[in-house]
Amino acid sequence: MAEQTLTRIEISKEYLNFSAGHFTIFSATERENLHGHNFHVRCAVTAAIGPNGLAFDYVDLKRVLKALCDTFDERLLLPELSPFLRLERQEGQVVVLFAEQRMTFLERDVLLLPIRNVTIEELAPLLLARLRDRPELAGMGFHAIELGVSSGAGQWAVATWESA
Ligand SMILES: Nc1nc2c(c(=O)[nH]1)N=C([C@H](O)[C@H](O)COP(=O)(O)OP(=O)(O)OP(=O)(O)O)CN2
Repeated sequence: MAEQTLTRIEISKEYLNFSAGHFTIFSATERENLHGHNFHVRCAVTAAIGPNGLAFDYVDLKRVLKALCDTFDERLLLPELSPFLRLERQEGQVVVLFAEQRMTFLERDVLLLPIRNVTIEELAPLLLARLRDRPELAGMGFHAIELGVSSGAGQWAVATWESA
């Protein structure tokens, strides 16, 4: 098999962001107040450079990353797998029970996520898994993917995947 030259293409665009509400849960009784961030997403893909000097069209990757960001934008993000939170859907509303507190939101304003806490270290692997599930990127022969999520300048969590 001809020797492959690998490259690592990094995508870090200002428009790869989503504005979302959340609160970080620290224990069964301690959490932050509800607030929001402008979260940012960045991605790096390792792939082989083809015979015509192209690894893959990174425009396809940027489109998928933007679409993923858009699904989280302008929502209150709630963790479905938190050991300390109970979520109930009632007549078009989502009821959030934490310790002795009860919060109610309209379903249209919230996004329930299969994670344990709305932290950057939980959001990064979730977004990476959803990126890998996207059919637009199937068959692109990626060797590795790194996906970072930031809740503010200078603080990132990065999730990684490598092909077997
Ligand atoms: N390990 C983690 N710790 C914390 C997370 C997290 O995702 N993972 N998140 C938070 C909260 O989101 C908190 O609201 C972050 O606040 P802060 O760091 O102050 O965000 P800023 O962008 O305002 O940062 P500045 O340094 O103040 O500019 C807490 N912990």
